[in-house]
Amino acid sequence: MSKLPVLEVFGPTIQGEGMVVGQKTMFVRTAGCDYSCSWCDSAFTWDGSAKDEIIQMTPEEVWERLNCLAPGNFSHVTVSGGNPALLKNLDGLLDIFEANGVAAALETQGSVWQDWFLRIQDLTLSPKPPSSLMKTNFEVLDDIITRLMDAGRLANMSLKVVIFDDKDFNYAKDVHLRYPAVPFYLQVGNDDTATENNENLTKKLLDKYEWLTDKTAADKDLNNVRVLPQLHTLLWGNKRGV
Ligand SMILES: C[S@@+](CC[C@H](N)C(=O)[O-])C[C@H]1O[C@@H](n2cnc3c(N)ncnc32)[C@H](O)[C@@H]1O
Ligand SMILES: Nc1nc2[nH]cc(C(=O)O)c2c(=O)[nH]1
Ligand code: SF4
Ligand SMILES: [Mg+2]
Repeated sequence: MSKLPVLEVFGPTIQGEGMVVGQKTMFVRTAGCDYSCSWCDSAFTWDGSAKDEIIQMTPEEVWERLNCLAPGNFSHVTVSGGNPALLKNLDGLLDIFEANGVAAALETQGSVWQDWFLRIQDLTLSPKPPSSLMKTNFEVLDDIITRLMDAGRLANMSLKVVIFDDKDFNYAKDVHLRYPAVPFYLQVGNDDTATENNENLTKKLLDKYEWLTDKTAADKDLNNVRVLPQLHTLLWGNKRGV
């Protein structure tokens, strides 16, 4: 039985980002990432700082943990990371969700394809802009998006780009123009992922949300997009497990 490297199971909370923002959901956060974004708000999943917290769990154990945390109190689970797309086999967990009427969402950067993507109800692809210092492999991203679209999954997918500066904004625009049919989200970047001063952080993030909204509103290439903050960060700051 294939085990999953799990770092966090938490919820119920709300999905704070993207295509199903506000959706009540549980989270399963896996360890390991093929990227190392300069501003990653979940760097503990890949930088070694939480390596002692990684638990190898069977799908049944993950299901048990979810039900222990929230018995009868969820119908939606978001799998994030790290990059959960590094896991070759998520089918065991998806089988259990399906058998129990639970919808699955996924957060990934779009650097790796897995066949089980076709079983995800809310699939977010979040390619990384220049400020991350990562480089998008557009051949891979083209392939992922083509496979999903060929399988009729447009209603189950979205692109979400995090924006810190003008260069990121232009990158986001390029991505949207490359895949105009895919629902597109611009997300405010949090450049202070360590602070515990929530009042200060909220003010900064709302100022940036206004900046990003104004820029998007003024841009004729971005008529059919959505601009969002990270709602969970506005509510709870940089706290883990919410
Ligand atoms: C932690 S990542 C995990 C999933 C996957 N590795 C990815 O990046 O899509 C989840 C989401 O958080 C976003 N994110 C990470 N750090 C952020 C930050 N400092 N500000 C805003 N969004 C951030 C990522 O872009 C991604 O959309
Ligand atoms: N509430 C909440 N919403 C989220 N959306 C994406 C998250 C993530 O870290 O992948 C996340 C998270 O960690 N918490
Ligand atoms: S791809 Fe996601 S988890 Fe990996 S470093 Fe970037 S933001 Fe963090
Ligand atoms: Mg997060």
